Amino acid sequence: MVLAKLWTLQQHFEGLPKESNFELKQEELPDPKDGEVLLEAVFLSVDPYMRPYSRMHLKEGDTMMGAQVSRVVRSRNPSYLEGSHVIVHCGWRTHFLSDGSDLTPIPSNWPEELPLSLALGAIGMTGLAALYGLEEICEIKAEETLLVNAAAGAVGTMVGQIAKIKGCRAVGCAGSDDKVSYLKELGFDQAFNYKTISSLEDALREAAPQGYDCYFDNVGGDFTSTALAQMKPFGRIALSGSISTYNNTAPHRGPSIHSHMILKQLRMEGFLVERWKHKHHDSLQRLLAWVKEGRIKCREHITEGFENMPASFISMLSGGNVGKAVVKI
Ligand SMILES: NC(=O)C1=CN([C@@H]2O[C@H](COP(=O)(O)OP(=O)(O)OC[C@H]3O[C@@H](n4cnc5c(N)ncnc54)[C@H](OP(=O)(O)O)[C@@H]3O)[C@@H](O)[C@H]2O)C=CC1
Ligand SMILES: CCCCC/C=C\CC(=O)/C=C/C=C/C=C/[C@@H](O)CCCC(=O)O
Repeated sequence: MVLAKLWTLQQHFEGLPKESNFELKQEELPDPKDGEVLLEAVFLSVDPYMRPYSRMHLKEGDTMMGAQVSRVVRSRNPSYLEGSHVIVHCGWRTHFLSDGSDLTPIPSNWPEELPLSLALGAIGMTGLAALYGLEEICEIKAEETLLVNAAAGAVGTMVGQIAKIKGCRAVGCAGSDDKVSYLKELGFDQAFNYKTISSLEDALREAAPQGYDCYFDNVGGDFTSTALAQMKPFGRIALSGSISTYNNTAPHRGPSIHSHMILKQLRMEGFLVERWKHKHHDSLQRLLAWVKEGRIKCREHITEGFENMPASFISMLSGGNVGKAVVKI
């Protein structure tokens, strides 16, 4: 028997989530039966999608959703050895009993020196989102100019670095001067702090006077209305997320798109990373190779302690992270 801790959604979010929206509970788990494994959380992911998805998929009292890297602590399933690590989408909990059908092993060639937390970020869901948005939606080509917002975050840092690997010009914006310095360290050609500029239109034009071929949109809202005006004819826009709207308490108008979409003959398409599940294995190997070769740098924003899951989530939504936000147990 093991005592699992779990965070539940005590009350649906209104605006920016608060600590009082969550409740910490405990649950007794029995010993694993034949075919089952007992998992213990090592790293848990906090992601923006949890904000809109909780409203769509959870009832008050349900365990918060999310993925984690877990260690197999007891196994009665020959496919999973004790001491091995897996990815599991079992929510914000310290322990979980699985029959093995919902587990993804960490790639067998994972280098010992790489932290397993990267399997939630650069070599995991957020790295894949960056790769698919650029390749499948933007169909980005060498020498093109790319714009990405929320650029210093988990997806954005990967978008900019993959664009550079592909021989493109990368422009990124983020919400602090430290984040802008970091983007330059990563090799972004231009970066600016969207919170301190006087005109977004001018900043976008100065960063790329000829305009943008590709726009990887993590932010949505008014930013996107302004960015569309800076697209080149036949530009491509990958709608990854709209984090500027997730905490809205009233319906948001816009972005206003028709004139730019039509007159510049732009292509805009939303995507969810799971669309290319059949490519995940090969794509993760490509991301792993780039990280091993030092062509992609991975910064993580690690918060220690399961009790700090809500604080880490709220901080990430408020811009407190550089790179992937992860909680370490
Ligand atoms: N379509 C898909 O399959 C996937 C989509 N996503 C989307 O990608 C985006 C980035 O996710 P992820 O990289 O995990 O998160 P990040 O690591 O980028 O963290 C979120 C960041 O968003 C920025 N942000 C918060 N509020 C605003 C705002 N009002 N305006 C502009 N920026 C804001 C903050 O950075 P700053 O300091 O710069 O403001 C914050 O650090 C999200 O929209 C998410 O929903 C993610 C994964 C998969
Ligand atoms: C208000 C409009 C909503 C806009 C889009 C919202 C979110 C986009 C986004 O960030 C999507 C991310 C998808 C991630 C998928 C992850 C899966 O691997 C598992 C998710 C389920 C789980 O956590 O258990």
